[in-house]
Amino acid sequence: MSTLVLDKASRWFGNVVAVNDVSLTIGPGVTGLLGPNGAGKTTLMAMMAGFLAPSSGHVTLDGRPVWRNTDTYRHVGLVPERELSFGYLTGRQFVRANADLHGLADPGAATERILAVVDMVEPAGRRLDTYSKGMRQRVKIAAALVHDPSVLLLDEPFNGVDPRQRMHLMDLLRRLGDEGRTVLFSSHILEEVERLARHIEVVVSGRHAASGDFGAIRRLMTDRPVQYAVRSSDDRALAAVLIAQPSVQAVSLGSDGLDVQVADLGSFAVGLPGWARDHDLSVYELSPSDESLESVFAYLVAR
Ligand SMILES: Nc1ncnc2c1ncn2[C@@H]1O[C@H](COP(=O)(O)OP(=O)(O)OP(=O)(O)O)[C@@H](O)[C@H]1O
Repeated sequence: MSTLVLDKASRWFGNVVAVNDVSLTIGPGVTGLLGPNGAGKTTLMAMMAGFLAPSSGHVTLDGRPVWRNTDTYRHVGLVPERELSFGYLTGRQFVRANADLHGLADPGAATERILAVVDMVEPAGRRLDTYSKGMRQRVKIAAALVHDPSVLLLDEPFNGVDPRQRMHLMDLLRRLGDEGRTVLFSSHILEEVERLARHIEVVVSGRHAASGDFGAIRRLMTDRPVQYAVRSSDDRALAAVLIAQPSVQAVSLGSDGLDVQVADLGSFAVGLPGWARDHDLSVYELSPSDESLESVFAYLVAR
């Protein structure tokens, strides 16, 4: 069982601050690292894996610094987002090369064992450039696990993977977490993280924005002010009804409907049909007008 701790860790590249004063603890089980593109997820993982020095602060694994500590590589496996560039190797040769690099006592046996774990024994004799995206991900995971590390870090492992293979990969990560490994995967998709992670860490613009189980993160994201576009049988009459609701902060009447600013997304969406019905009005359309993940994250950061 292993625990990774970041203590006020920052990393900058010239003027760009990729990771800004982040403190968090990642323990056994599956944790999701959620954040929009450019949030600093890759940089965080590279620091956790001992591939990048923090510019300030500390990253430790079970109390020992990971940077400049070769022991780290025995305990951590990293599955990078970038594609495999050795398409001419077979899956087996690729995993075996990693087993050899780790200097394992019996690299052949370790290779076969881990190919079975990721369910890639049968296609292991084929070249990597003939694999589907999901198969390439599984081989990358096998390569990262061949030395049996207690920590597995995966950068956007589900990107571009079809839904069936995604389920397969999720099962695999769940199993690895249940075995007591510390599994951290990054994603910019809340639903993906919710389905798999017991615990979620949210990063935005290099900062640690939130932390908790998916219920807590989901609540943070729904209990926030949002803008809705509403079209109804009588927009002016509906505007008068809505402005009387405590959860509605502002209503403006435009040529193609209402723009409604609400204090909390959950109660407005639940209440609207009833309020309209009570006044013999029909709602034709209700759509959030700023539902981008970036706006959700911006709210989390500004809290
Ligand atoms: N080697 C580098 N040199 C300069 N800037 C960098 C470097 N690596 C990362 N950055 C910058 O740091 C910020 C965070 O990048 P990072 O790749 O860690 O984010 P991310 O959350 O993984 O995003 P993505 O999902 O798009 O990869 C970005 O602004 C990026 O441009």
